[in-house]
Amino acid sequence: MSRKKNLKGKGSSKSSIASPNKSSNNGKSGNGIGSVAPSNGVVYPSRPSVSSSGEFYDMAFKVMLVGDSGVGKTCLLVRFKDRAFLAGSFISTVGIDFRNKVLTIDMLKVKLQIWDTAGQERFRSVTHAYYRDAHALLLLYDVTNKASFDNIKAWLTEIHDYAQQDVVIMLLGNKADATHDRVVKREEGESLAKAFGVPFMETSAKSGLNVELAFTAVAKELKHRSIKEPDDPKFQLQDYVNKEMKTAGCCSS
Ligand SMILES: Nc1nc2c(ncn2[C@@H]2O[C@H](COP(=O)(O)OP(=O)(O)OP(=O)(O)O)[C@@H](O)[C@H]2O)c(=O)[nH]1
Ligand SMILES: [Mg+2]
Repeated sequence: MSRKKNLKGKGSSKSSIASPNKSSNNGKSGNGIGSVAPSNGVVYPSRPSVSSSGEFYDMAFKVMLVGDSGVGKTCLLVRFKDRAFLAGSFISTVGIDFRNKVLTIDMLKVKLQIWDTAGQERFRSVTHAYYRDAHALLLLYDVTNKASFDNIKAWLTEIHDYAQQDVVIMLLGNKADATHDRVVKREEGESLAKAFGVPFMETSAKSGLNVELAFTAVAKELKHRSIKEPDDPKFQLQDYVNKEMKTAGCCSS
């Protein structure tokens, strides 16, 4: 079994603007999520690769976090990657940045390269360049900010214009912990998601609510799309999420 070292990319420092085609593998095209991501994301299940942290993985996918400035994209990623919450003053992301995390999904190592984009309008043209390589998009709004919810339709139009047609999209209502400041009901998020045919759940980067689940669900969907055994039933992302989901107020992680 040959083993390849092909992905040395590590999340660049905050406020970096990475090149969409070179940052993931130091410019070398290869089996991973290189210059143009393979449409199904599979590296080669029989030939694991090794990530920058030294972890082997069987397949790799690009996931992008998008949504208005301040909805909690960076905090969601930090919660998922480091199990920590960035409390204190809000430092808006400049450009785009990424972090890698390897998950075990049904006995396979699935590497997610997670791109944290800047929500501010002035960086929109930078992020557009990254959409086409994304296998999945986590689209966030803030349940305490009605404008961020109202802007979801515009974000979906943007995704439609720039992303691959078969990109996996999941809508996340973040800051579900902030019960006193909430202005968007959970049901409103659910019906918007239903109207657009995308899976939905509420999350909290602060408490950790459903954060792991959001990324795991997307990784499972991508893995199922990549490796279809003839007898495998179709993976239903929303059903999986509904089964696993914890609702705000009930649990902390
Ligand atoms: N209560 C609460 N606050 C949160 C949560 N997630 C993020 N925040 C706060 O919201 C603010 C914005 O969070 P960021 O993660 O930086 O927002 P962002 O979407 O990355 O913003 P841009 O980088 O400008 O696009 C910060 O002050 C966070 O502490 C959450 O789940 N609950
Ligand atoms: Mg940010």
